[in-house]
Amino acid sequence: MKKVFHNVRSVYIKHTLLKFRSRTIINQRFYATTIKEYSIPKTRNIGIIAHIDAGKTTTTERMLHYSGFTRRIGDVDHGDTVMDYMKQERERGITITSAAITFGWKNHRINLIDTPGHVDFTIEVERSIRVLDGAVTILDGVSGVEAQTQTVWAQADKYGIPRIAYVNKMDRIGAGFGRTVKEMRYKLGTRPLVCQLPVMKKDSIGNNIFFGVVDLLDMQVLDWNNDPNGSIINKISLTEQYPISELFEEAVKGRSHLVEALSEIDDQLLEILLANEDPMKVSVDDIREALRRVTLNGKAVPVFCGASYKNIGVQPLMDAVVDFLPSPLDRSPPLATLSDKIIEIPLKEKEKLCAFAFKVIHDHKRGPMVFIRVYSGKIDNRMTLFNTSSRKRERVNKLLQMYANDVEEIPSITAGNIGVIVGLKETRTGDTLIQVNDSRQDLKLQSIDIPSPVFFYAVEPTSTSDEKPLEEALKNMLREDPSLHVHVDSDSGQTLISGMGELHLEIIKDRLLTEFKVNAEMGKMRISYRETITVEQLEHTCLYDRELMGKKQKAQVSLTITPLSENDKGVPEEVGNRIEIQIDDLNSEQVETNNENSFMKLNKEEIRDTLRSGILSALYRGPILGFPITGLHIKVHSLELFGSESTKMAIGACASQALGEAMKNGDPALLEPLMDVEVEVPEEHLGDVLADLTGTRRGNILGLETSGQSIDYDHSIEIYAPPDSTYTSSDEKQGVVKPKRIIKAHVPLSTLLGYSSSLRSLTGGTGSFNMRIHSFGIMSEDRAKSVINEIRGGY
Ligand SMILES: Nc1nc2c(ncn2[C@@H]2O[C@H](COP(=O)(O)OP(=O)(O)OP(=O)(O)O)[C@@H](O)[C@H]2O)c(=O)[nH]1
Repeated sequence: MKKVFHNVRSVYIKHTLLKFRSRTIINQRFYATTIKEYSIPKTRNIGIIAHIDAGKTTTTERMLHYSGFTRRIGDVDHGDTVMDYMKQERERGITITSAAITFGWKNHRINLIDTPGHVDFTIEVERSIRVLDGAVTILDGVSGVEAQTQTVWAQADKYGIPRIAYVNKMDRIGAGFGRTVKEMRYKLGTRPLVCQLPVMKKDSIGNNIFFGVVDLLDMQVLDWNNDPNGSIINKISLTEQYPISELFEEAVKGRSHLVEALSEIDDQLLEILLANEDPMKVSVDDIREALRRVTLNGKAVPVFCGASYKNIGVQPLMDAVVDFLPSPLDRSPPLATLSDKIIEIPLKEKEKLCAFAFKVIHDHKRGPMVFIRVYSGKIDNRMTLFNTSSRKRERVNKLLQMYANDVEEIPSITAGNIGVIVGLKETRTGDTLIQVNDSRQDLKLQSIDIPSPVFFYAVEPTSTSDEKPLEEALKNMLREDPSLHVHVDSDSGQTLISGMGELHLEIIKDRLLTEFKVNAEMGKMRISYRETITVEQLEHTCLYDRELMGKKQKAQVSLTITPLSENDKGVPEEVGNRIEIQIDDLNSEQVETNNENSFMKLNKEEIRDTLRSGILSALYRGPILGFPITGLHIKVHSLELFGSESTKMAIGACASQALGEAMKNGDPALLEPLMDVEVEVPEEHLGDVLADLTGTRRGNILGLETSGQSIDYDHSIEIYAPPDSTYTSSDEKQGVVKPKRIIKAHVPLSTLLGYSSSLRSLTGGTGSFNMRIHSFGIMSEDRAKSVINEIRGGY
């Protein structure tokens, strides 16, 4: 068996090397090193998360190089990175899809996911964080903590993911390590623990050049200056005399602060400090162990720095991943529901299988590739699995280890690991997979929150022969991207594609035309509105009684609809609604249905699913303009069945009709997306920008802050942030950045189209802004009228 596997590998390696000749060169010997089985404690499943352009891909490419994966470093600006492999990513220099890669470092196996920073691709971050055990947050040393960093930080908080931070771009004029550390405290509400200090020196014309860091644990200067490739690190012990006393003093201060801050939150280190009396006498191992404990329990975040583009600082960051981020065993077991009870899934290879599908991509040659995280048990090649969401059996054709766009066949995926299954046709993102003979057939791991789409356009095949390829391409893209929605408008017959933002939909359009080679025309990009009811409660009973193809179809459904309450808001299911099916008193023995001409009994679970799908189909089409319905709690509280006339079809259609009829009686209203907007502007432009936001843009100002100051954090926790000045023999400062004002507001999305160019002209190019969906707000009557007129005027 082993021999066969070896052969497969050598064929694969040959193929890969041929393919990569023109790209970043992958090291041939690499596969032999990563395939090695590492135990679970020596596994790290980590993500790289940050604001757009902070340097996630640049840093990951260095990690791949230093670990031996690539022989040459890939460069975002040259479009030859391993991680950003999609055509659109290379052309635009941005990450669009999260890429997974496995490499070895210091006898550990690192499964890494590089995530996109742009807000339109937030689902990629969400689904990656859902399956990861730890994350590296990269911060831009010049821009500090930016808006999207706050968003991804909150996503990581939601899943309780331990983090380390890396302040990148320390080579750039205006970089401020201390300032960024302070911002982490008040913008992210965390306790940053400074583990390194940046070190600069003067070049021949007097500019400060960042060349390395001081490691505060080892009290060493790490100098990358002599090797442009960054592979050789010159390590110099820091002593009172060498290299300069000022640096030594700051390092002593930094180390003492680190040990004291750790002993405040870690009793074991407190005891060691009390026994040693002097923070400088506490051993490196003791500090390292304490740092690991406080990172794992989320009490603090170790902070490192570097300039990945200049190949400085990456190897110590990789050491920190191994030293401080959790192995799968360090995390609490994930929760799942089983027969409406919450249970834990213990991480053991000998346990029954439980795996989670977190991503599906469509590969033109291999078909759907399902990315999974195995939480317990093991998946073997050729195994048949049971999908508890689709309730279907599916057979594994191949198991793969991902190397960004390249793969290696593997015989199994064991508990604690991430891998890819080829052969599953029905599995979607968020599904749970178990063994076929497992009795826990309704076991479901906590799924992923799918954000609401806010833009859409109509797509028309150019000719009838393009209809099928378009349908096929959309089906594939829908499986890949849960934040993409496709809906056929029953009035106009048009196919409407909705997504997270203008960039998201632009990429979809681009992929349809170039990757799937579909001849289609796209309509104007429009805002995706929503519909809801404005009455407090609605009750409705619907009798479905029809004859279809010579057979009577009959069922009766009663439901209650109420607007979602604050308590319900955490658990919306589909397009922002909560569906509850209360049919416990139903005697399912009486249910018979005609399935493919033979009578069979439907069990309660199947009836629930049928009712749910009926309601879901009606939720996609509101009564005013056919926009999705949102913000409702829909409770089916009775179902009446009429023997064999109550077929599965009758039950689903009745539920759908019941909701449609009820909505019309509920004073329906139109909702529009309201965005959480943060605009950063120099003080002199504040007035103009505020007037513009509150005027025609109908913005509601929530607050004003000055970058570098904030009020909403706990002042009682002191943090050490080294001065932003350099640690050279002179005390000359780097370029000083003037603080800006930050406006926080809720603004309707419809008024923000083209805002970047307006802001540019209002601020002479000095302003920047960020937005993400906050909620859907009810439109005023006048606004609703004008939207209805505009849309009825035609797409
Ligand atoms: N000066 C300098 N530039 C850097 C550094 N790291 C990254 N860059 C540049 O910053 C830009 C963005 O880098 P990326 O690595 O693509 O950033 P990212 O966070 O992966 O971006 P997205 O995935 O699109 O969000 C590129 O032009 C890089 O060359 C650094 O340490 N110093």
